[in-house]
Amino acid sequence: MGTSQKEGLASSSDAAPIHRFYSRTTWIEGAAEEQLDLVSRLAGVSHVAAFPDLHPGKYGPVGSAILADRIYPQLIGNDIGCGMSLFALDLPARKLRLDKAAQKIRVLEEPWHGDPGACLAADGLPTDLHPVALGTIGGGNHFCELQELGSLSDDCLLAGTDIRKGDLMLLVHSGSRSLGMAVFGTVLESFSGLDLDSTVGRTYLAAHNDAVRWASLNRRLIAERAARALRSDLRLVADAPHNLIEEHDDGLLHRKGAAKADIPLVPLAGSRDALSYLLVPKADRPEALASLAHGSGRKYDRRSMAGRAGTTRSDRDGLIRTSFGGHVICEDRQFLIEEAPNAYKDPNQVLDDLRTSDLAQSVATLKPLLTFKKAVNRELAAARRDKHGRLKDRRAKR
Ligand SMILES: Nc1nc2c(ncn2[C@@H]2O[C@H](COP(=O)(O)O)[C@@H](O)[C@H]2O)c(=O)[nH]1
Ligand SMILES: [Mn+2]
Repeated sequence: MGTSQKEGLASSSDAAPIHRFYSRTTWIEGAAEEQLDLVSRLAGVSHVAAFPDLHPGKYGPVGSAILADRIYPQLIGNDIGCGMSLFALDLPARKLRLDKAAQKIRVLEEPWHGDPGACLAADGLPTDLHPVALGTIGGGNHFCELQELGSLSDDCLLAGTDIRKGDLMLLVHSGSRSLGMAVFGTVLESFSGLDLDSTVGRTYLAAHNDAVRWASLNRRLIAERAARALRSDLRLVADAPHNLIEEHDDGLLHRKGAAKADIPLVPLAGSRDALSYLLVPKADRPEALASLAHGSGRKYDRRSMAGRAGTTRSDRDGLIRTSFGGHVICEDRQFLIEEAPNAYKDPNQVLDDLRTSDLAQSVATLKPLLTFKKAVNRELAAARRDKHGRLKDRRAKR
């Protein structure tokens, strides 16, 4: 947090209570704790909940839920509406040929050629709302992952659902792309928050709400594209956004990297080389602000990953395979390294903390089989190919 954000903070004694849902042994950076403290002293903040995936963010702690009587756009940031949507595929695992599926899912590298106006209208959004990026994943750690559902020791936990052990699933992590960025751009300097009753506050919240719905539609379109490529039908199991503001009776609930948990099922993402989990949230924990951890959380920031993964050729080659025998499709080497599994904390520790805090029960494991990350930047790839070709020619002439 910058100095402009620290202006007007309440003293520590007037700070809002912070509920931490993690143990002493959980990996939490000091910088994230400092951000939590600062957020708890922002004007109008009445309660903060922090989850075990907590880590420092650009403007505030990721892995937290904050109740306030003002709108703090910085706590949400650019990627308004980012979330995880889980879909069950109508495709028997025994029919899956992973190598073929890995080729087919590359359809996500292409722009989407559907009818954006019709899809936007069907979801109650303006037909011209940022059609250009619809159906595409984007960069960072956004992904579309084919997973196999595994049961935990107690099979009957799945009894109330229509998913079963062995089902193939798609977990899509994406947000509102450049739409969210544009919405955030209109209030970039509003560090002291926006009054809900002001024109700027209302205008931001309306645009934010559209971006949240756009992001959810985008995840569905991505999943539909992948399912069609795999020649399967699909059905939605859970749609859990984790970057958003909601108006509640007791205030404005800001979730930054905290999953909306007042829904029946919530995915907890691991990494491309770790299990993810499907959680049933407990309803009777008001201190958790109807929220849960959304993933493992970063252990190392992107910049510090350069020396931690992909340092040798064999290490780099290994980044596109997983210990589950899975494939990773990501043509961008930098992303492969920045998003290497060791950039993340251990999802089992996150799960343990959620269980110990009695916030959620895990009903299934989700084993990664095929992870599609950012598509190749075609111009960059062409430039690289040209350079490579020129180098080869030069060597041949020597
Ligand atoms: N199953 C996978 N999970 C992944 C992958 N890359 C990251 N992750 C997890 O997702 C969350 C997303 O965090 P966010 O703050 O950017 O929304 C992260 O904490 C990881 O646990 C992946 O390839 N597969
Ligand atoms: Mn996200």
